[in-house]
Amino acid sequence: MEAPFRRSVPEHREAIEEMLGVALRDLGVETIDLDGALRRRLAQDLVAPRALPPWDNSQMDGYAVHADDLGVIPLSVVETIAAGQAAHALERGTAAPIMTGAPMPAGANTVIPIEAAVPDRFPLESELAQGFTVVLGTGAAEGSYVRTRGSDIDEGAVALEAGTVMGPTALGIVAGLGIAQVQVIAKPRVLLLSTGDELVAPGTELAPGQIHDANTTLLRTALRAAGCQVDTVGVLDDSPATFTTSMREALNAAEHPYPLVISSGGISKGAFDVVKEVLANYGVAFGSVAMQPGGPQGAGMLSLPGCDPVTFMALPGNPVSAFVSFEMFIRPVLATALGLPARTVAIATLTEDMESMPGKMQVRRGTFTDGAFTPMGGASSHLLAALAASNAFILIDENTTHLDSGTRVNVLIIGDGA
Ligand SMILES: Nc1nc2c(c(=O)[nH]1)N[C@H]1C(S)=C(S)[C@@H](COP(=O)(O)OP(=O)(O)OC[C@H]3O[C@@H](n4cnc5c(N)ncnc54)[C@H](O)[C@@H]3O)O[C@H]1N2
Ligand code: MOO
Repeated sequence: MEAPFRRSVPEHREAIEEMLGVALRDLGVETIDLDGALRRRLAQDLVAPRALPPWDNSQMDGYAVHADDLGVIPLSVVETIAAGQAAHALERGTAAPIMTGAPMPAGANTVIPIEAAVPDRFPLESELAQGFTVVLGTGAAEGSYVRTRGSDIDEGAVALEAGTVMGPTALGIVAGLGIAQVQVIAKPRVLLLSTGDELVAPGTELAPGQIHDANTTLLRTALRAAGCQVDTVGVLDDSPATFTTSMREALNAAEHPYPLVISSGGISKGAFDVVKEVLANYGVAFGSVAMQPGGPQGAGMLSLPGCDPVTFMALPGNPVSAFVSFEMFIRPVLATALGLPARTVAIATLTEDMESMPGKMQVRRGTFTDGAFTPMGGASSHLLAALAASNAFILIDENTTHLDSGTRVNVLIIGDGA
């Protein structure tokens, strides 16, 4: 069993970055439909299998014509080319009504919009049958209103580079290229568990002394929003023997070892702190980080007898402590590994005085609006409602015990936690 660690926030961050960096290094690749590919990271360069547009086509509803035929002499109007049709070659001295997106006929190199034609309307079927002419003037340059093959992207060009995290616009080009499935970095599969005999699932009536398990939902959704696939086992028993058996079953139920297991609760100095009591014997180090909330922490490579070794993060049980720990130590590493945008920092003016304890970085929650930061709730780590009403953190360093209202501070924008 390792001696308890005592770390500053940067020291713990570095230790976790290193540990999770290794755990998230080789996530593998999966092939998925575009429908499920939003925010996924491309595993390899996406090469255009065809040019886009695949053929020259019209940018306007108008007449397809050869530029040398433009002028004052009436041109015979031939069969209309609609979008979705293959075009017949155009003879010199004629013009073909063409619709936006329809393929340019061979022999034509210019489109004159209908508004510039004389007459400025398309012929009726009957007029076309009798012979219809149009004057297209001389104003247009050769190639006007023609979208040439490959003018968007050439066949064989890299449309999206490996590592791109795909949003709607990236997925739009993939679909436009006719590709239905993409190879993406697999989501890390995280096992999440809560501990505490006082906990019951939401939707269950409370017996005396019980509370509802908030952390499973809070951390599961935060992990999902950060690009993980999450398996949960709910609340594990506080007795060491049952906890150990349940842990073993949960670890061995997975087809492949989890790259990461996260627990909340059971790691401080109580008489029933089962996570620490059991897992300290099998490779997980416990200690304290000079941070509030989120002081108690555990982390390490868990080698439970009978199970494959797994990277384990033991977070404190108070819901705000668990979430702050996730934001400070886990999400930044996931963001790097999975290409998520990192949390942004904004400069804000404090709307009220704040006090902070010496020797610890305090992470207080609050709202950032119109350049101002207003603390929500106090420092206590059970204040879930104030967390839910907040959209930002202020990080007060360990040497600062007081901040005046009006001070310019940096705040970390967390949004709604997603
Ligand atoms: N004597 C000391 N006591 C405590 C210390 C300390 O240094 N000395 N540290 C305190 C701090 S700070 C924290 S944070 C907590 C961390 O405790 P644990 O990680 O062992 O968590 P628990 O004791 O299991 O639970 C703490 C608190 O949170 C509630 N909880 C736990 N899990 C959930 C959940 N899934 N959903 C909702 N609420 C949860 C639990 O009921 C407790 O109220 O220790 C302090 N004590
Ligand atoms: O450090 Mo604990 O995480 O305050 O509540």
